[in-house]
Amino acid sequence: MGEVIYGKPVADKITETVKKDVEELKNRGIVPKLAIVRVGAKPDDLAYERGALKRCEKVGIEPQVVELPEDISQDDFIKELHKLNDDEMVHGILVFRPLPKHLDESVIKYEIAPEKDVDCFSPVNEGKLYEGDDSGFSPCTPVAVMEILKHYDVKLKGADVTVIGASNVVGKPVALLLLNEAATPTICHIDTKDTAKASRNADILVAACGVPRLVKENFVKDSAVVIDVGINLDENGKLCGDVDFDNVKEKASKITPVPKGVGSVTTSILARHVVKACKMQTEKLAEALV
Ligand SMILES: Nc1nc(=O)c2c([nH]1)NC[C@@H]1CN(c3ccc(C(=O)N[C@@H](CCC(=O)O)C(=O)O)cc3)C=[N+]21
Repeated sequence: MGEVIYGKPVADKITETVKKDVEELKNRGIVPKLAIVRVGAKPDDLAYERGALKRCEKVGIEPQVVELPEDISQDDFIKELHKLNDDEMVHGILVFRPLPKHLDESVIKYEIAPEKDVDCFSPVNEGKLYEGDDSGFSPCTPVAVMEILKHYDVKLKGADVTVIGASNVVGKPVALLLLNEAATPTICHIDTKDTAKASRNADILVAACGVPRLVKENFVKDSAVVIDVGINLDENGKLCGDVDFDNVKEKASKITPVPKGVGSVTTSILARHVVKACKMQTEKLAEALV
């Protein structure tokens, strides 16, 4: 049986550092604040929100949930975003994605202030990620995957990594981050001819496709490391991943569970990004006053 690798020790370590940073900011009279923008009430958004609110409380970040109606118009959505951009008390903005179909992400993403964009929605931050420029914000979930691999000493240099899923929030950015660490990523998506075959080649398998328990034992090479990014509800309304955990756990050398895996680390990265945004904005303000 493979080792179950939990997110908690990784999240705890990051949380500790972030908490100290928040205390320092508060000593200077600055309270870091995160605005969470949710349209409707999708279960995976709500799971993230619950986790994020708990994490904010642990580290001392002030959260503000902006809940918008499912049928909000694009213009009104953009107005809400601009309000948060202009609010000096707000340092970080997280917009849950994907947005409902009638809201055009390819237009809206230009409207978030890049310096508050803690989850890499803005093309400015996408570009910085592409270039490996760490002055921006990479998306929290892919960074969480990297932190888990680092914490559990998984060798990345030269490793064959298969990523199942090509979304802008997870699949594509995690492949870029892996490439920056000299791994050899392969990205599978809906039109990939044989995802099981590509997956069987992988030393590290990252599942981020949003299909409950898609990854079975025949997707996994002996002793591979399996990272499950999926957050789905199964037919019984229970939280489950993209990996069929019970089916795969014997074959993998290391495997993350859902819940208690990647998700818990994601929220700690989010908190770290809010502090980074807060520091950048307050330093900029201080410079302007000199
Ligand atoms: N722009 C954007 N970026 C995302 O990264 C993103 C998103 N939108 N939309 C929703 C999905 C879902 N997601 C989760 C992250 C953490 C937990 C999390 O903290 N999970 C806890 C359990 C939380 C609970 O159920 O109470 C755990 O796995 O242990 C869950 C879900 C990020 N997503």
